[in-house]
Amino acid sequence: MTKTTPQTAPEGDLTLQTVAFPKDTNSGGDIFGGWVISQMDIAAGTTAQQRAKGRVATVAIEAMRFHAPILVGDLVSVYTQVVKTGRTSLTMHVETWVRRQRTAELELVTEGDFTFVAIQDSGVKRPLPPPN
Ligand SMILES: CC(=O)SCCNC(=O)CCNC(=O)[C@H](O)C(C)(C)COP(=O)(O)OP(=O)(O)OC[C@H]1O[C@@H](n2cnc3c(N)ncnc32)[C@H](O)[C@@H]1OP(=O)(O)O
Repeated sequence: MTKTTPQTAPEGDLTLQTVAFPKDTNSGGDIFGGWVISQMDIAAGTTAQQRAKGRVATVAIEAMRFHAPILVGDLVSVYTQVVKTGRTSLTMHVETWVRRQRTAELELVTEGDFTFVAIQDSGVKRPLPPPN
């Protein structure tokens, strides 16, 4: 989902909140990109499991954008929104916003599209159940 105007407020449901700690930094002292993607995958996976009423597996991450760095101490909030459902898969737009520790400013820092497949206990794909 490419946007043409700057976004001023989060889109989707608040799914996960955490604080960035020094242990999450890379050797340069910035929050590690893999940590952020992990938080997004956890949040999106939670929403996907609810919609799929059971186990899911991440099959693709697309349109991943890193707009601004996350700083130690920032309050990190991940928002998820189902944008597409198929026979066995669902795609979610995921946004990460931070509340800056020093200024309390709210800022969009990352976004991406995460696709999950509903799977059986054996790991084989299964059809998505009807929505509630
Ligand atoms: C490698 C890792 O450890 S990553 C960590 C977590 N993820 C995993 O372990 C998942 C590893 N992958 C798998 O186990 C398998 O690929 C599965 C179970 C997810 C999918 O099984 P497959 O039989 O390969 O599925 P298939 O290719 O038919 O696609 C299933 C659905 O995913 C969709 N899909 C597959 N690849 C993509 C992709 N790159 N982008 C978007 N959607 C995709 C398909 O369109 C299909 O959707 P639909 O049924 O709604 O039409």
